[in-house]
Amino acid sequence: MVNAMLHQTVGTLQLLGNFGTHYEIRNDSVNLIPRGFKVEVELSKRGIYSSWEGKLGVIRASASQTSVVDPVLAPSNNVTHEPRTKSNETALILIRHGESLWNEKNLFTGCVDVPLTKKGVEEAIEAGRRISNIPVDMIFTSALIRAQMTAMLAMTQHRRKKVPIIMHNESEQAKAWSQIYSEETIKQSIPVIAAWQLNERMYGELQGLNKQETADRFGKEKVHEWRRSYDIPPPDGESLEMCAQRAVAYFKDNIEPQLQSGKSVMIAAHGNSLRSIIMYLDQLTSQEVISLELSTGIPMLYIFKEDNFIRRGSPVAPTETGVYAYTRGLAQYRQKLDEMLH
Ligand SMILES: O=C(O)[C@@H](CO)OP(=O)(O)O
Repeated sequence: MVNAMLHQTVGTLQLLGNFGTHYEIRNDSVNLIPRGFKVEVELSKRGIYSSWEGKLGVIRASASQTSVVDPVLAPSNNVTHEPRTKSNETALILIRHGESLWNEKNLFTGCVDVPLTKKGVEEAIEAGRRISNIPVDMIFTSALIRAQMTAMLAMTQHRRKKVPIIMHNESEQAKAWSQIYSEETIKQSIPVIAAWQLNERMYGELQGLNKQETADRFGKEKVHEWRRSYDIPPPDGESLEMCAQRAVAYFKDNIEPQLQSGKSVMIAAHGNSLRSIIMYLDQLTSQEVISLELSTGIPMLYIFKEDNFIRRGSPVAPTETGVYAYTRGLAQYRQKLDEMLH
């Protein structure tokens, strides 16, 4: 069964992800995309495509240019008041999860799936206030509950009031059973993709151990080396370098294309998976990343423009204005939100 509408106009193929099975075109092949997103492909030659095969089929077309358009923001859409940033820049927000129950107990956590404390919940809500005027079209989280709680709690504060919805693409049945049957409802949703590649670095045999007791037992220097060196893994665990390999690869393959296609993205993840992504964004050396520390629940803002990441916020300042230097596009988005909501 083909669950997509296919329109042909001169030189353009348009696929509208419809009611649950959705497609993305990259290098001429069709992959899953979050529901509700429209994909347009400019064909390099008129009529070059020949077939549409059902399920996750392949369009045999030579695409000269592709773009993914949020239907709410598409020019053809009747919704004229939707705020948006200038089309040539998108926002990237990184949030380390709020305090977890094991942060509070000072235990090595890694990939153990521990929820937030009450303080962590409050930090996530506060983080949400700080980004409440910044566009979010898509959310990526790790597979761990502390990052997912943080993303969801933060979004309760967003002024645009779209509903974050976790995508369940793990099986055909999960996909089928989580379909939404209203285009309008889809437009008012934000897809949330949970990816294990964004998980905290796996801490091996240190997971569950108390950080202070481990330092007393193995020595402060050894434990510091395990925690903050770039390429020395803790016993049976991942070094930051190993964590970076999977987290940065995921970022490049799955998140950067979304930014390039005009979507603003929020990532809720962990101290070390985010340190490795920041190492890539800020082009830090393996020496420089060692001294990079991230606080829980502080959102960091980047602008993606002309294939560059420009850091717009310091992780330490306590207020929204202290944290972010707004671009003109962000200021306009904020103003439009004001107009829309008052
Ligand atoms: O325990 C962990 O998983 C991490 C993050 O809390 O600890 P560290 O500060 O050593 O990176």
